Amino acid sequence: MQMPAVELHVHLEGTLEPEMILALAERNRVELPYADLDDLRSRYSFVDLQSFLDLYYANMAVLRTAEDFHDLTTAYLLRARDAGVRHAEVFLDVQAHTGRGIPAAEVVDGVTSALARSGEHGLTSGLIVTFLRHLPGADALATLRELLALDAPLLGVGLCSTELTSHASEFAPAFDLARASGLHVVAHAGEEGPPQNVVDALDILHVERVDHGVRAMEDPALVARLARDRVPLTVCPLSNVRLRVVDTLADHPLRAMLDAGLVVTVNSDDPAYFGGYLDENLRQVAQTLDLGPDELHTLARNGVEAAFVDDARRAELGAEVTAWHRTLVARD
Ligand SMILES: Nc1ncnc2[nH]cnc12
Ligand SMILES: [Zn+2]
Repeated sequence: MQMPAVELHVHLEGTLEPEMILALAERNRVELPYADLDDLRSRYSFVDLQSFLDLYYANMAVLRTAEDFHDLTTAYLLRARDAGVRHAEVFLDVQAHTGRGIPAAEVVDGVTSALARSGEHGLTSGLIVTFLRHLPGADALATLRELLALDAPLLGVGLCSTELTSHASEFAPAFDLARASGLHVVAHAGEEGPPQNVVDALDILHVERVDHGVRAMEDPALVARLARDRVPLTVCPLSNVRLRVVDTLADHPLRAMLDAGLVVTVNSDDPAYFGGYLDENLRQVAQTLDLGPDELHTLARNGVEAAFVDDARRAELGAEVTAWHRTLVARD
């Protein structure tokens, strides 16, 4: 029986499947530098985060209209539902689109009109706008001001892209405004960057969850702090393998993180690029790291605990997880 899951770390643009890239290129008459689908697929081999980001940003050229963003979002919701996802908090790199001349309102309208219909697909959802860390902090602040002026229905803000070229303090004004505006705050940290980036995300940006955070394991004092404060970490196992954060899935620290008492969740990150949606991430980690019903139960409960939902929805999600775990244990 499929685990009822919460997905807290998925970039909508990372759900842009190769077939959809070609279809949108045709619809929008965008010239692509690929001969065909096989040629495009042959580029999906990465040596690090930046080599992935280069392709990921380039492929966004096919996303031009609100309809494109709507279709992308709906396709994700349907795929997520098939993967067992009951609640999804999706990331959107608004600046990657406004930087290409697409108005923020066009992008956000397309995504939010699709998310508003999540219930028809059997799940709940929320939108987290992720600031791009390779751009100046002032751009993040301006983007947030524009989204607030548009009254965009946001759940929160995040921070992504390369961790290596800027300091968290650059983004403090945007994060301060986000928190003052009642938005939730998260940030990618400790993926390619050192444990200190996780500390900075906590101390400077005051994040409620850390995206990835796997390199926190290099710092025992930080692990103890994250466990004590029950700061959720949205871990993305297949992403970590494809971007060479770990050598193989067998080397992934997920089990060690659980054993250390960290509030770990499993997520897909950019599933169209990394070989699988949430169900595939769960299947492969369970098999490779030999996770049993108790560990899977903990992962499912952690997702419910870490979600930005109200008490009623948290109780519903929790009840689904409890019922699923009972069936799982009864079957064993
Ligand atoms: N894994 C990742 N790390 C940082 N930024 C990203 N943007 C999309 N995927 C990302
Ligand atoms: Zn990510």
